[in-house]
Amino acid sequence: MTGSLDGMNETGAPLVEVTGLTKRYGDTLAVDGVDLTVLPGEVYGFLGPNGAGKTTTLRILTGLIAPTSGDVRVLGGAPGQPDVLGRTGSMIESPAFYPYLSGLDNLRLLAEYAEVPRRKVDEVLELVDLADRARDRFSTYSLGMKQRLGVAAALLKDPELVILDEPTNGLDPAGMRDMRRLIRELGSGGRTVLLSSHLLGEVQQICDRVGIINSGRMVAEHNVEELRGEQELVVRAAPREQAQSILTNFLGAGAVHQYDETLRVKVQPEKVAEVNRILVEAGIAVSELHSTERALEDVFFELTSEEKADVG
Ligand SMILES: Nc1ncnc2c1ncn2[C@@H]1O[C@H](COP(=O)(O)OP(=O)(O)OP(=O)(O)O)[C@@H](O)[C@H]1O
Repeated sequence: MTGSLDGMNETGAPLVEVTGLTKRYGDTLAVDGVDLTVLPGEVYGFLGPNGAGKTTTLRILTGLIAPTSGDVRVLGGAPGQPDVLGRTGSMIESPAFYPYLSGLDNLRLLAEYAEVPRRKVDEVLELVDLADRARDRFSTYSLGMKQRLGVAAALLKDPELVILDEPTNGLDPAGMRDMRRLIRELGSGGRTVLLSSHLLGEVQQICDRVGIINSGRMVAEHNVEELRGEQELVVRAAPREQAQSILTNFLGAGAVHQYDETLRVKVQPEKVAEVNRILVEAGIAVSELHSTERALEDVFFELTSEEKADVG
């Protein structure tokens, strides 16, 4: 049933290509030289704290505001061009609907305006799991339902590219879970989704790639797995100082540091058994040894503090 909703790009060309994007509001440099590429079929997370420049960038991509400078291509054209708008669905900030009309009637109005066949309305309501409540007034919807109706509206034109600004913002945990599930579903159907978020765990859960923006500047663009970086080994051993010097000799000074009562060791996975062996052979008591992935959050703060250091 969702087959006709799959917005596939047959050429494999990036759907969004942004180079050197800058937006200035008076003295405020909201977006400062951002480069961004969104590939067909991916769920791309645009991650950054409040005020980082996410909404401004997404507003530019949807043609709502003009950039100060930079090159922006969306679906091969300029943002805001009628053809590009017709192939893009977006939800930027809170979606506006008539409160006294049902979700169904709100969407029917939009469908009429966009010259979309009525059957699409039922299709998208089904997709966002609102079919059961479609005849209730919009004003009776929970925030999560309102947001999902916003996504339904964005999907009406069967767009190739879906742009969602902070789609889970303000939702309760259940609402967040439903919205994330919906976005994953959209992504797995081959549709391309660009969303913004200030939640690291969220992009980790639903995105294929992530671009991190801070103070208007892109600090990294990677796939989520890469961003998590290498694994660290947690080693609890006694005597700790002796263990530390043995491992430092073995792996180099930069690879071993002390953290609380444990040692944190950067090591290739294939050397983990060897780490254990040389400690035990030296008579060290090893009571704990396991690997840990760096949280995306740690990576984020590392990257953004590097960025601050560069600027300062
Ligand atoms: N219309 C405007 N006029 C003046 N300054 C603005 C305007 N819109 C945004 N800004 C400023 O530009 C910067 C980036 O804002 P933007 O809304 O893009 O950030 P954001 O990452 O989306 O954050 P949030 O999640 O809080 O919306 C902020 O300093 C903001 O105050």
